[in-house]
Parts: sequence; structure tokens; C-alpha cells
Amino acid sequence: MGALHDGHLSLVRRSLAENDLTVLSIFVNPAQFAPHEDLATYPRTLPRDLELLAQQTFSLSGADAQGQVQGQVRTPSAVFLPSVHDMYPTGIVQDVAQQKGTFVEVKGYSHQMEGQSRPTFFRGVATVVTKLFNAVQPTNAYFGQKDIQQGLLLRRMCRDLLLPNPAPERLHICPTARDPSDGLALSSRNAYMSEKERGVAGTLYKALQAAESAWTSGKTKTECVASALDIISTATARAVDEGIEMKLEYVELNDSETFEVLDSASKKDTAGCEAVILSGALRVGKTRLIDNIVIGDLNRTVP
Ligand SMILES: Nc1ncnc2c1ncn2[C@@H]1O[C@H](COP(=O)(O)OP(=O)(O)OP(=O)(O)O)[C@@H](O)[C@H]1O
Ligand SMILES: CC(C)(CO)[C@@H](O)C(=O)[O-]
Ligand code: BAL
Repeated sequence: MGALHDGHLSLVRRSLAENDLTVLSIFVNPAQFAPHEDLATYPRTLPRDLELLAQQTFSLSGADAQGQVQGQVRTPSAVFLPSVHDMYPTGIVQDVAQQKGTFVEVKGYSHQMEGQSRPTFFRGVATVVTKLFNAVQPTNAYFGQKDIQQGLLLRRMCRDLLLPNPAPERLHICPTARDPSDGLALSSRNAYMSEKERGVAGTLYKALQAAESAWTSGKTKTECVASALDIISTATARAVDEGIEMKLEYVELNDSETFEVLDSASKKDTAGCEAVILSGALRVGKTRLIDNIVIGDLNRTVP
């Protein structure tokens, strides 16, 4: 959706390294914003985005399997900048009840985790990504782990809709790029934060890391969540003293295949799924931060 940061650029670099042609889209998709969300104020920095993209290069260091010339430099081939009318020829309003036209829903997988906080979000995402995939027909597609449910749900969508491209296993979920100072996941919305708010924004990742180490040391789901909540409540009290509003939406452990919440007594040896998703959403001032840690082998998770 633009306002590019190094998380986005890491996806571009991965694509450049693995493909002859790299196409990316920048489109702030109205359908995935609820009427009360930040569509109007979402950061739009197109000239800078295009400059950053022009700087992304990948040098082939040797002949590859196709015998490509050594020293060849790849850069992004195209940036797709559709208008709202291009993407929604029938028109689009944010109130789902008033919408007309064709929409894609991934039923049974869109109401948990992020979908619980944002009930129409994945409908908007699945719809626009279907259109983007139809327009570009990518062999490989690259998404960020920061939006883990989105990536897994889109893999399932590709499979369910028999999309010719990308094949579900060619929808790659790439590591979350973080600020090295405190591990905050890079996000375009981080720009909303004041300096003071940015100072406490690392709390979410710290809390998830505490829950992760509780889980790997054999604690129950409830104990893991409690260890994250401990960190968040201490940080929240400190933030309030500094005049910063901080409010946890959720921290939870979910099955990576069904997205359902794990039972309270589950432990790493009893969870019954190949990978669990430890995720959370925290509001710092007006900014909604999300993050997650996947524990286990996501590649063994069937879409
Ligand atoms: N920190 C990150 N590391 C890796 N990939 C990321 C990161 N942040 C976003 N992405 C990925 O970049 C793609 C485009 O995401 P999007 O434009 O919504 O960026 P964003 O920074 O996540 O924005 P927002 O603040 O609205 O969540 C998605 O696949 C998303 O998962
Ligand atoms: C997948 C996406 C591009 C759809 O607008 C968006 O949700 C995002 O950038 O994560
Ligand atoms: N990366 C998620 C896009 C959104 O929050 O709308």
C-alpha cells in the first residue's frame, strides 16, 4: 500500500534475487478499511517510494541455471499504480452492507485473530489481491510475516479459487523486518507515532518474546499469555505516567492452520499443530501496532 520502508523493500529484494521480472503494486485499497479506520490519512509518499524502488538492485554473481549473463543487474520491471476505478469498476464504498459488485471471502478463516478486531478486513484484502493476481499473474508472490494471517489466508484463497498463479506454495511469507534498536516491526503506520510513543512501541515485540520463551520452556498457553500481559501492564503503567495512551487489544496463541485459539492448557508438546502463531495488537496513542512470532515449522502448515 506504499509509504515504503525496509520491510517492503526486503520483499522487493527477495523477488529480484529469485525472478527475472519483478512487478509490484502500490494501491491503498479502500475495501480493506472499515468506515471508522484511517483510509483518508493513510500515508501516501509515491515520489519517494518510486525513488526507493529505483535504487533496489540485485547483481547476478554467476550464470544461473538458465545460463544468464554474469554481471547482469536486475531492477524492478514495473510498478502497477491502479486507480480506485481500475480496481473497482462497479465502484466501492467502505460500508460492506452498501457494496455492489464482486467480492472474495475466505469463510471460516477471516474472523479469528486480526479478523476479530477487523471483521471486514480480510474480505477487502482477498478481493483486491485476487484482482492484483489476475492483473499480474505472478509466478511467485512475496508477502510479509508481519501480516501472517493475511499470507496464510491468501495461500488458501489461491488454492480454493484454483488460481493459475501464484501456486499456493509460491506465495512466500518472508521474515518481518524490524528496527534493530528495539525489535519494533517496521510498518507504514509507525509514522503516525510521536517520538514519545515510538519510545514505548517496542513493548509488543518484547511481550511476544516473553511468551515465546515461556512456550518453548513448556509452559501452558495461559501461562505464556500471562507472561506477555505482565510486560504490557508494566509498560502501560509507565507510559501512562509519561502521558502516553497504551491499550492492548489482544495477545493470543492460535493454531496456524485453523487460526483457532489454542486451549488454555495446551503446551508445545500437546498443541497438535505443526506451528503456532503467537500474535498481538497494541494501540499506542492512535496507532494500532500488530506483530507475531511463529513457533514451529510454518512450511508444514497446509493452506
Ligand atoms: N516489517 C515488515 N517486514 C516484512 N514485510 C512487511 C513488513 N511490513 C509490511 N510488510 C509486508 O509488505 C506488504 C505490503 O504491506 P503494507 O503496504 O500494508 O505495509 P505495512 O507497512 O504493513 O502497512 P500497515 O502499516 O498498513 O500495516 C505486505 O505483504 C506486508 O506483510
Ligand atoms: C495485501 C495488501 C497489499 C492488500 O491491499 C495489504 O493488505 C498489505 O499490504 O498487507
Ligand atoms: N498490512 C496490512 C494492511 C492494513 O492494515 O490495511
